[in-house]
Amino acid sequence: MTVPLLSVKNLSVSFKTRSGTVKVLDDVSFSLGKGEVLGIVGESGSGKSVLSYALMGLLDENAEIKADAIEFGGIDLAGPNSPLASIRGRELSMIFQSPRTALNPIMKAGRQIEDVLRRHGAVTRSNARAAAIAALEKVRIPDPERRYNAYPFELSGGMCQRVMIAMALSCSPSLLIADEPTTGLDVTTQAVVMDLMRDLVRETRMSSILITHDLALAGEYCDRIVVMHAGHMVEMAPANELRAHFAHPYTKGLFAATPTAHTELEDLSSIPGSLPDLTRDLPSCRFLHRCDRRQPDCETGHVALAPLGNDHSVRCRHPL
Ligand SMILES: Nc1ncnc2c1ncn2[C@@H]1O[C@H](COP(=O)(O)OP(=O)(O)OP(=O)(O)O)[C@@H](O)[C@H]1O
Repeated sequence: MTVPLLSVKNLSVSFKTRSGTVKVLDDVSFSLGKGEVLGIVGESGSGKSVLSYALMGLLDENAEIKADAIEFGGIDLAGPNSPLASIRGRELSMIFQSPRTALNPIMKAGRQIEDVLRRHGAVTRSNARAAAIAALEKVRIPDPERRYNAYPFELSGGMCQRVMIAMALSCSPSLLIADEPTTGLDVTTQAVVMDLMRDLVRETRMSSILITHDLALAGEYCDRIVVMHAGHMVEMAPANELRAHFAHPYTKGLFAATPTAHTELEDLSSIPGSLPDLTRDLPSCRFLHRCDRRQPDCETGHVALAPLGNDHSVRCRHPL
């Protein structure tokens, strides 16, 4: 990889709650190249959304964030003088789950795009409407002039997500984070939305992070995949390499639980056990109690993410 657009080193996030400190992310480090699409995959509760909110600076006030570095385009986002608030939405943009709830229900779709463009000084009052219509056209919304005047309740779920994409891309960001962008959409619309995002990302050479629980979706649309379990990165590899040579027992379990065009229902298996309680003292390997390859030495010392070769790394003392 040439100079990365984003470089995250030793990021950890915990939340202070009444029932104790929830240690959600620990020792998260990765880089993202220009034009690269990185998938972050893991089951519900593994910390994917917290990671994206941490990068966007959108975590709740009870969050405590520590990082050796979060560098974006050569700018330090982790330090006390972070310019994150001023570049969010312009250089760094995000698409959230459930587009219908993310949009303002009482504002016309086109006006919501105009608002984003004007907030970031990308247009003047007189050309804002034309720019918003052009943004709707870019995300292939038919009859964009008419759709400009539609309220979210008048649009289908897929159409609302396209409006969200139009808003996110309207200021030509360098990095797009898409958090489960197709949740709640039917499979056909899911494919249309994903293909649209892929085309736009390629056209603009924008970097993107796709957050999903769906390993097959990540395999299809991402260059590289990070597998997360209970706030740890347990494996990271190029998508093809991961599919052919997964090394962490959790990744193996995720593949076995992921349907493909050729799997029968009885071929699918679930991963035993559940995520550990993140308020307790945690072992260095947070997968320990669910793992059928566990050995006595897995319980001692620090298990770090270690290189396996081919841009592939794994956090496991006894990889496959
Ligand atoms: N504000 C908060 N206070 C306390 N705990 C939180 C807070 N926000 C998130 N968490 C906890 O962080 C953990 C990770 O949550 P997160 O939403 O990142 O998971 P996820 O992998 O994105 O799951 P999903 O796919 O369901 O969205 C969960 O245990 C969650 O309860």
